[in-house]
Amino acid sequence: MNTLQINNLSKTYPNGVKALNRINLKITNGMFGLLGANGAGKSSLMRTIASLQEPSSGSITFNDSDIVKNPEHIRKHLGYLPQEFGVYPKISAEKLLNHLAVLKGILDKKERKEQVTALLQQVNLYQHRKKSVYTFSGGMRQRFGIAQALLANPQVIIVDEPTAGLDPEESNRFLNLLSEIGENVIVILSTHIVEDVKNLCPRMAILSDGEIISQGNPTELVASLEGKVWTKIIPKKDIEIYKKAFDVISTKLISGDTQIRVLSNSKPEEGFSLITPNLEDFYFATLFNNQQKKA
Ligand SMILES: Nc1ncnc2c1ncn2[C@@H]1O[C@H](COP(=O)(O)OP(=O)(O)OP(=O)(O)O)[C@@H](O)[C@H]1O
Repeated sequence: MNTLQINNLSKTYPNGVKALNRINLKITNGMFGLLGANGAGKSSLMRTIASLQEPSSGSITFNDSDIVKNPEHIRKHLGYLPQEFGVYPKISAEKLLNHLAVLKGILDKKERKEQVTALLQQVNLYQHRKKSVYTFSGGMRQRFGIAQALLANPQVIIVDEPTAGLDPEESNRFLNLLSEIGENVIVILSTHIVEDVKNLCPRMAILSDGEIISQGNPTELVASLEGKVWTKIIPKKDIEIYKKAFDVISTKLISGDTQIRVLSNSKPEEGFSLITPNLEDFYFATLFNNQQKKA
């Protein structure tokens, strides 16, 4: 079993932005979903775990080895798909993956060839291996990205907002691929898309303003809202009135009218109906409660 242990981790950038504030997390094998809005600090946390930047304080250990003191240890076992992969050189996907394999330390030519071929097949790009990644669609690029992250059998795989910008079909294909990677490694999926976490991750955390505001098993977290989420269709113009009167956690436009979702232990007023909460409700309710606490 692999274990990433994050203790009291904080990161303040030189410009004074406090991107991470006393993060505590224990992550073991399997898929871990890190959910948060833009700017919540997800990439900062991913980059710090990947040892691409040092924390300001706190510690991260990977299988009891301190990654700040000994970054080589995690780097050897890490596969990382960053949010921005940068510019792709105009060489074939196969050549590029082969080159990246050399950088990952797979020096034996035969072994490298075998891994490159197997990975291109696994991510369903083998038939496109002679094409330049430059010409790939967004989904194909992300699948190439996961292939390079899987080089040299990593024990920790970090994927930072991998489905942003993908159409639903490509996104689905990518997530299925991720879930196949196996239960024997740590996979950290950072995303602002609740759906991505719902079906894939047995453990998750919500990050907001650099702080973990909730963590646990998605099904159990959602169950904690059972009997507390109410919905009503209201005229769009009344939104502010309802927001003042009730704990409105989300609003959705439905053919010109607005569906609001409200957090309440009992029926808020006539016209509200109780609904079975989903992970999106839990996410919004957690952000809402956190804001209330801070206000
Ligand atoms: N290198 C940096 N220097 C200064 N500030 C930074 C740096 N990187 C990120 N930040 C700031 O830190 C905060 C967290 O950013 P981060 O990119 O970690 O969030 P995120 O959750 O990944 O958001 P996004 O989904 O938009 O990438 C933001 O306020 C951001 O502007």
